This record gives sequence, C-alpha cells and structure tokens, in this order.
Amino acid sequence: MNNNTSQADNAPMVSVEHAGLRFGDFDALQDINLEVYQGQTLALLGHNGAGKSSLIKLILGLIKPTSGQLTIRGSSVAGQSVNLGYLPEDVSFYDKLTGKEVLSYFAALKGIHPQRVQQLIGEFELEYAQHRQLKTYSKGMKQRLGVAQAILSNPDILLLDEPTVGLDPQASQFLYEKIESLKQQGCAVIVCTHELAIVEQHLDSALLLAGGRRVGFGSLDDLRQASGLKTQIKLANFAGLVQGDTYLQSLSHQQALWVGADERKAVVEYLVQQKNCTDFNVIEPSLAVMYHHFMQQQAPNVAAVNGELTMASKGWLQSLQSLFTSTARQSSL
Ligand SMILES: Nc1ncnc2c1ncn2[C@@H]1O[C@H](COP(=O)(O)OP(=O)(O)OP(=O)(O)O)[C@@H](O)[C@H]1O
Repeated sequence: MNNNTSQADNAPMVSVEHAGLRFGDFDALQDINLEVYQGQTLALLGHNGAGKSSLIKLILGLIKPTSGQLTIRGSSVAGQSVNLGYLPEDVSFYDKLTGKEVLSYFAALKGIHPQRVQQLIGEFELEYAQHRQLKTYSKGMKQRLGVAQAILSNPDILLLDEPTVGLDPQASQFLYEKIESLKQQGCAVIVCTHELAIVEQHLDSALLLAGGRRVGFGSLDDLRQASGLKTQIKLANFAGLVQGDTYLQSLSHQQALWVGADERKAVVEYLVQQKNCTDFNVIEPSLAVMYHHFMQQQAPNVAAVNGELTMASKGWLQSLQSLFTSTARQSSL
C-alpha cells in the first residue's frame, strides 16, 4: 500500500464511467459514474435490489459491465495488478476450523507471512478465541475475522459488503475505527451498507442507487447542495432576535431559521455579528434525510412494502402484483 502521493494529483483508484450491467433483459445497473481516490471512503447506498452488490462485483472484476467502462488505477480491471481486499455480504468460513486456522489458510494462499496473521489476531482482539472452532464464534467475532481476512494483504482497495449488519453499536464502531486507520495508510474503501447514521460519520463520498441508476453522488455537502434541502438554525433567543429583523423573519419558520446550502455561511456570519445572539445550533440535513429525499424523487417506481420505502424494479412489482392477485383469488375461493 502506497500513501506517498497526494490525493489532488492522484489518478482515481477506481473509476466507473457510464457502466451498465444486464442480466438477460433486466438492467441491474444503468449509466453508473463514480470515482474513488486513495485514502477515501465511498459509501454505496440504496434500497434492497438497487444494485450495490452487483457494482461491488463489477469493481472486483467478478463480472464484466455490459456497457461503459471501469478502470482501477487507470487500467482496465482485467489488466490491473492492484491489491484488493473483499468482505462478502454473507461471510461464511468452514466452521470446524479455528479462527487462527482460517487466517493462516488465506495467508498461505496469498503468500503472506504467518506473523501478519498473529498481528491481525491481536489487532482484532481475537487472541482469546484464536484456537476455538468458528462454530463457537458470535456474529461479531466472525465479522471481525472476516474483515481481518479482507485486509490480510494490506489491500490498496478494500470492498466491504454490509460489514456491520447484525453488529452491536460498539462492534460497528470498532470496525469503522479499523477502516479509518486503513484509510490513513492510503487504502481506498468502498462500503455498501444500509446503516446510514454510522457510515455518515466516516464517508468521504456516497453513491445513492435506486433501481440500478445513480440518483445522487458526492460528499455530504455535494448531496446537500443537490438535494436543495435546508439547514435548520436553532436560536436560543429566537423571539428576541427575529422580532423586528426582516432578514431573519424571512428565514424563520416554527421557532427556527431555515436556510439553503448556498446561504448558510452568510446567515451564520450575520448571526455572529448580532450582539444579542449568544447561542445558536446549526443542524444540517442528515444522510438519512437526504437518502429518503433522493429515493422519494423516484416516486413513480417506489412501492411501500412492510412500512419501508423500497424501490421496486418493474419485474419485482409485477411479481408482487401477481402474488397479491393469486392470494386474493385463493381467499375468495
Ligand atoms: N446473477 C443474477 N442474475 C439475475 N439477476 C440478478 C443477478 N444478480 C443480481 N440480480 C438482480 O440485480 C438486482 C440488483 O441486485 P444486487 O444484489 O446488486 O442488489 P443490492 O442493492 O446489493 O441489494 P441488497 O441490499 O438486497 O443486498 C436485483 O434485482 C437482483 O435480483
């Protein structure tokens, strides 16, 4: 892993241009564009079936795009010699092996020194369980082992498919701390997740997918700008400040000010200049709020299922419809 070059003059580690992926007559991905740089984390977000895992498989070179192109450090995936680490969605190892045996097996496959195995067992706090069979491991222990396996070779690019699913908050935090330290060493991290609150604290950019299409891409600030969602500014002395101030009155609604991303800086500067404004709190739209905003923009294709918003592909909607029809038919018999 090389972290000597600065991000600014660096070529992207991963670049995807107008990539599409078809399974038969079904478009799993359409016109996807993204870039990920050294030392950055990209979050892949989207509803079930949006195409996140398919995109990860494209980047890994496990499947080929049916249109567009994908390059790793400027070379086509097929010709690249970059070091990739991967944690699949449903990580499962042979459960009669011990944790140490699993890591040693992968290290031997990749020609990695056994010392690295012992180092990772220590880093991932698995010393106490290293000689136990995996069938005795909890979900969190297996997940830690899975991430340790993914970073055995000090990868340049690390792809994690739902790494924190089923983990308690502390275990999730632990994994993201590991990801942060890999980023510091120059690793580009791509993480696919539904856990927006935690990934929001660690991402550099996010790609939002709906129905196989890109519906948002960029840093949190870029997404805020693109969404048009407003920032809330809560004033400790709301009435005292807003009364008689036509500028603040124009921004006020329900005991707070609401400002667009482009006017936020000016409003904050204005407030700082007000003598009786001693305390205010700026609340940006969260990643979760923006996620729902971008998904709802796809309203014609969105179906509410089990109380959750789910983007439905045409085929999926049709099968759901026929299921309802057949259930209705059965109940009327
Ligand atoms: N091998 C395949 N053949 C046909 N269709 C596939 C294949 N793999 C995936 N798909 C379809 O492509 C779409 C995207 O699937 P994918 O697994 O990438 O979604 P996802 O965003 O990772 O979903 P989840 O959040 O549920 O894991 C889905 O409609 C899925 O059924």
